[in-house]
Amino acid sequence: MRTSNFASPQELNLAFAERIARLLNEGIATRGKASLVVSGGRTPQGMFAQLSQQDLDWSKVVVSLADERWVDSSDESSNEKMVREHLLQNKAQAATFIGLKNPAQRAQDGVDDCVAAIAQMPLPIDVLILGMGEDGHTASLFPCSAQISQGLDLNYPKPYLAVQPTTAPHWRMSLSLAALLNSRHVFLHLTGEGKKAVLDKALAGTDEFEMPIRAVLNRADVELVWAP
Ligand SMILES: O=C(O)[C@H](O)[C@@H](O)[C@H](O)[C@H](O)COP(=O)(O)O
Repeated sequence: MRTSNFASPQELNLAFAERIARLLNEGIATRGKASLVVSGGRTPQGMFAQLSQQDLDWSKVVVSLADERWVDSSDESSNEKMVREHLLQNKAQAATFIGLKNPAQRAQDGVDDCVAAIAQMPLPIDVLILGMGEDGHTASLFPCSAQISQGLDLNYPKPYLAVQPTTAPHWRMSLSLAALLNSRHVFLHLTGEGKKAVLDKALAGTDEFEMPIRAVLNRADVELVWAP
């Protein structure tokens, strides 16, 4: 795993945003369009603010989510809400956003509409930004969920699956492991000593069901982007 360490989250946020912009520009120059799939949570918000100001043809960028909480997009827990507030601002307002939350009451019933929506995405994903929870989950591939076997099954037939974590609220919609791996550039964005310790534990072990981030680290050329 390659590593880019920064002295502070602020320094990371600008440098990482510039790096992502360069990669998206490469995708646009090469294929006419580029795709960016991001994670929710708190970690990426400062970087999103920097990325939203980057100078690129955002009208040729399709942005989507690695996972979503199955709540209305006005809910404080919504990743779509967070992405709209922090990333789809400034110059990045011109991007096309593909959200995962649809009118289905249950995440399980919303899978096929998500599958239809991803058809608009340039694949492989040009830039995938993953986070990681203290339990080693990434996207919404939670070790505690009954769906983790499906999520880590490289032959799972759909790119999305509905997941019910037991250690976090809400049903989730998540990209499957296979769908996450269909990416040209995979970044793991972490801040703080606590997350670094969790990553060290993940790197020291092998059980992918115990820490699903291992399944990505074992199969993708992941670049860690970290600041204390
Ligand atoms: O929906 C989510 O919460 C994210 O997609 C999830 O995978 C996140 O990346 C980790 O839980 C880390 O979250 P923090 O950045 O808030 O620690």
